[in-house]
Amino acid sequence: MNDKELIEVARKYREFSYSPYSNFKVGAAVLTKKGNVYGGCNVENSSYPLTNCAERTAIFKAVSEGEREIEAIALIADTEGPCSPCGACRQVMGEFHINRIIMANLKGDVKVVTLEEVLPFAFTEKDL
Ligand SMILES: O=c1ccn([C@H]2C[C@H](O)[C@@H](CO)O2)c(=O)[nH]1
Ligand SMILES: [Zn+2]
Repeated sequence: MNDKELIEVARKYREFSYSPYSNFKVGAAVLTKKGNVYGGCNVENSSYPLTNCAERTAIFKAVSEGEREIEAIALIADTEGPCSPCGACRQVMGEFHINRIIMANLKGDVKVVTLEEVLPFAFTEKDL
């Protein structure tokens, strides 16, 4: 699956967004090294900090299906520029060594970055 197709999966999952508090819908999709794809959306809660971002939903879906090796993650939202992942999601991406992050918006802007670029000096298992 190429980047454009992965973005389209993320776009589809964005529609499942449960975001009655922020009204900010986000979709994500991960591509595993086995070639499987898992989509996710943000899931909010009346206790706001319990909210799970779209990226972590997609990553946790993959991992809970036995996947460990993730090739890439795409995320999409209705943002001015390509949607950037939050710090918590960057840390979780680091845990599973996801190096290719495909940021997109509804208008079709796309920016591909590495984890190293968005999370320099990461705290990892090597620090323990
Ligand atoms: O990269 C991001 C940024 C924000 N959100 C969600 C969290 C919350 O539900 C809403 C507003 O922050 O968007 C994501 O899912 N991913
Ligand atoms: Zn996040």
